[in-house]
Amino acid sequence: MTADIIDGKAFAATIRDKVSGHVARLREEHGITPGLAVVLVGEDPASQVYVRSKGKQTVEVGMHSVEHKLEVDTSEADLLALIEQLNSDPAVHGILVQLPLPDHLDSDLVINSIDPAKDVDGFHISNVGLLGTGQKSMVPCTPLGCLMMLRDKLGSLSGMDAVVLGRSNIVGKPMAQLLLGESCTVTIAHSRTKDLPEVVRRADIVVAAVGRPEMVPGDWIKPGATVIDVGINRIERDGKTKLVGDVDFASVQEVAGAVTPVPGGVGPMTIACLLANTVTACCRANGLAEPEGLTA
Ligand SMILES: Nc1nc(=O)c2c([nH]1)NC[C@@H]1CN(c3ccc(C(=O)N[C@@H](CCC(=O)O)C(=O)O)cc3)C=[N+]21
Repeated sequence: MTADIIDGKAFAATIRDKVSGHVARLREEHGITPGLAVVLVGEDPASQVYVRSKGKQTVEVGMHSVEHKLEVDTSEADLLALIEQLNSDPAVHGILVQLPLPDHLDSDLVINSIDPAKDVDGFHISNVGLLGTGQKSMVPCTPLGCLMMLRDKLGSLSGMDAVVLGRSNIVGKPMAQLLLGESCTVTIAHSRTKDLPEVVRRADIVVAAVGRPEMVPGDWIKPGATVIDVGINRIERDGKTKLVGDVDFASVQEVAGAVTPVPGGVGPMTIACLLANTVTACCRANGLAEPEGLTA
């Protein structure tokens, strides 16, 4: 069996088209332009690349884009003051503080100072609690993108066995909550899990988010399972840098029913969902109906 490849890049383009449509409608019918503010502290080269592509795509779908680039030694007070200013800016509907932050800044404190209604990353404790209790919230972009791809591929996920590899606050935990919300039987596995291969072999759905290059081989995968690879690992191979996921694509592809590639899988969906969340936040802020096809 050769797995279907789930084309996240193409899927992300369809999400952006929907976002563009909603943005145009908001402007024409209500005179509103959704706005996204991205805050970057320091000059991490990888972060700069992501922030640039977020800004570019924000403008491409017709939204208002604000970028704040702060010095690496910015004080916590200055960062909190900027967030306060963005919280009260009516032209800004979404705020994203690029992570990780430099060590001298308390990222929990910073994230929790964002207005939960503008927290398009879905990392504020209020949004975490709302998601965990099945209430309307802002849903973290990467898990939301994974869920959209799973639903598109499988239809109903009800009753399926799902294994989430990784227990981070940004991917593993919210992903598990979303899958539970779809009535999957969910296992969260991690570095201390016993008999990891056996646990993964039970899964109809595997979401790999551990950050270890090519850790999951094909013989851990149940034949026909759907595999979502969240990993983005830069490695050296044959003297070149290469981007690989957390699954060994070559061997997994021989066993799985469907698998996402890296690059071109979860990554582009993450950015598309950030734009989607910004439109959602804008609609909610203005008491308008939820945008169709863009929420969990
Ligand atoms: N507050 C916050 N929210 C984030 O969502 C966030 C963050 N901080 N910090 C950094 C990570 C990383 N991240 C990526 C998004 C898209 C790609 C992406 O589109 N990747 C391309 C490849 C890009 C390349 O070639 O390097 C792909 O997978 O096809 C990757 C990584 C969002 N992050």
